[in-house]
Amino acid sequence: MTASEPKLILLFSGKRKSGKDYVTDLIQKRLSPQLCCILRLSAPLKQQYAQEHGLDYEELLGAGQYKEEHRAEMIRWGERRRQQDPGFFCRVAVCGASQPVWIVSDCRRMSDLQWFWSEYPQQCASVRVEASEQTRAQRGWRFTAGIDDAESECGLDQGVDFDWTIRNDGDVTFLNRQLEGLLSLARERTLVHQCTQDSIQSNGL
Ligand SMILES: Nc1ncnc2c1ncn2[C@@H]1O[C@H](COP(=O)(O)OP(=O)(O)OP(=O)(O)O)[C@@H](O)[C@H]1O
Ligand SMILES: C[C@@](O)(CCOP(=O)(O)O)CC(=O)O
Repeated sequence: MTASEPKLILLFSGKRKSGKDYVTDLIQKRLSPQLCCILRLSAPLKQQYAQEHGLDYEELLGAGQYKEEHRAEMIRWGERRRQQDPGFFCRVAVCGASQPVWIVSDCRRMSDLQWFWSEYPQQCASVRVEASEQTRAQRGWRFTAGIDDAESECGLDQGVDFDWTIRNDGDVTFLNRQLEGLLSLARERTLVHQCTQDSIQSNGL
């Protein structure tokens, strides 16, 4: 069980180098880390994988080449774990999350969305981050068979009616404008939480 029930869960997905981490970091900065945490389904996966294979966990979390060199094997390793228990990484990722807004930055498979929809039917909104292949290539993406044509990258290409779609091709003004709706939704949902925190502070409790 988690420490407290979230008010809003933003389920992010998108192709490699579309900018999921960039966009979710931006939202967290706007909302503050007190109100909003970022949960990565791949974090417990990378942690266990790094431990078992003597790799650098921090490097696997980053956006560099090191992670890409290990991606194909990590995918296979994670898929074996998911076959036994599709919700495994979701359950570990939410453990201890206490903020009212959760951002899940890296949903990849229908089973990821289904787990959250079934555990938190009232709180979820799905968000797709999109960038052109040209933009993604400028950020270091190269098509790799076995990765870019497999479930890890294509599992949510069809069959999801996303609540929000964010284009992230590098225009900051446009990106900020697109985030306004999401930020308003998050602020609305956390209004009660904020008022309670303010009143706790002003009453010196
Ligand atoms: N709007 C943007 N402006 C400037 N740089 C950006 C923007 N979006 C993404 N980037 C940069 O592009 C690179 C890839 O972005 P990011 O790591 O967020 O993508 P991702 O979708 O999380 O990729 P992966 O699936 O490989 O983790 C990073 O170096 C990031 O800083
Ligand atoms: C192994 C894997 O978790 C890597 C994800 O890394 P990232 O979210 O692209 O930083 C992808 C997957 O689970 O299919």
